[in-house]
Amino acid sequence: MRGFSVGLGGGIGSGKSAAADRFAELGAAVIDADVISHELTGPGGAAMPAIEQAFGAEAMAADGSLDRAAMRRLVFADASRRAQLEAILHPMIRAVSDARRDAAIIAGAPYAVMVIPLLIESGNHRDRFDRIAIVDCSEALQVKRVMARSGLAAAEVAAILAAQASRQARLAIADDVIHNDADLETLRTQVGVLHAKYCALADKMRDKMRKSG
Ligand SMILES: CC(C)(COP(=O)(O)OP(=O)(O)OC[C@H]1O[C@@H](n2cnc3c(N)ncnc32)[C@H](O)[C@@H]1O)[C@@H](O)C(=O)NCCC(=O)NCCS
Ligand SMILES: Nc1ncnc2c1ncn2[C@@H]1O[C@H](COP(=O)(O)OP(=O)(O)OP(=O)(O)O)[C@@H](O)[C@H]1O
Repeated sequence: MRGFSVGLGGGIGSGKSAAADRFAELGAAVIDADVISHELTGPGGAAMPAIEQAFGAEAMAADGSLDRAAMRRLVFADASRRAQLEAILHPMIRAVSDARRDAAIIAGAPYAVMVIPLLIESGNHRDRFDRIAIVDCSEALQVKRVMARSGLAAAEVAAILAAQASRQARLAIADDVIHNDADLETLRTQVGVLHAKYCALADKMRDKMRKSG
């Protein structure tokens, strides 16, 4: 079971969650890799035994969840430690995302939007998605939004940006671009236009599947 799937990418703070919220309001099934990542690393999360084994007690908060601030400092300063964390988490995130997408389509969702912060970095995106949408804004705005949202220092946000694909690389793989340099209403309007387009494409795909038996 697969169903029409949209990969929704964009750099940190670009507005993926804001766009995803609007897709969800309009009726799309939204599956967010960051949300799944947080579930896997919460208290008793399925990834925690492997993370504790690889990173030791310093990676653990008192309640058994991931010490996110400590891990952030570690992995955005050291690419090999980041690769080690990603090697544990990414296959698990991928398995849970795909299972949720399938469940949503079986339950009757018109199509699925998979929010993937590291869409390019994780590779084989063309095989996984029927359509790739990228939320785009200037890096200056990304930094400003993340600092306002999370209280991170500019240098911390810069370290995360440096670990991500460039704006140009993301735009180069986009079928659709959601421009998020203006206000939230402008973002929501663009999502509305895309929703209509994706519903039509998903209908076409279902027709084709029915005809081919
Ligand atoms: C390092 C961690 C603990 C920091 O936690 P924190 O609560 O500060 O951030 P959170 O998980 O909410 O992620 C916020 C944003 O940071 C960026 N980011 C996170 N991990 C990475 C990464 N490995 N490489 C580049 N950017 C990343 C993304 O834009 C993401 O949307 C956490 O990001 C993590 O576990 N990362 C590894 C898993 C991963 O790759 N997640 C992102 C894709 S699902
Ligand atoms: N057009 C906009 N105008 C004003 N604020 C915005 C706009 N778009 C997003 N924001 C705000 O900027 C912050 C980052 O947006 P959002 O969380 O949607 O980004 P994201 O791409 O999901 O980030 P991350 O990669 O960190 O998960 C949020 O606080 C959000 O409310």
